Amino acid sequence: MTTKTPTELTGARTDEAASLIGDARERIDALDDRIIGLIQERMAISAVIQEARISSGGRRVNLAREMDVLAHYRDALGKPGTALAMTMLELCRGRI
Ligand SMILES: C=C(O[C@@H]1C=C(C(=O)O)C=C[C@H]1O)C(=O)O
Repeated sequence: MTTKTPTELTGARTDEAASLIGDARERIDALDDRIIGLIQERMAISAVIQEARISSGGRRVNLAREMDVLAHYRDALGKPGTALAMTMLELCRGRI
């Protein structure tokens, strides 16, 4: 097994930059773990809402509410925010 150097791992050309990138990547990995946990929490809450609506005789999907969610993300993050929200909604209620 070959061990990669910090430069190979990060693409940096100096040890200083490689160290900074390594530290910042650890923070990104920790943030990604939290984001994934939050998405899983959102999926669980969304499922409770959908089950309650379906049990009451309604439909799984509520497009008016989804438009509000999409607008929220677009207002905060711009056009890519819409794409992100669409993916998140698909995770929460499946494909429509
Ligand atoms: C969770 C709900 O049900 C569905 C899932 C949504 C979501 O995950 O945000 C939004 C609208 C519905 O299609 C809801 O109506 O609030």
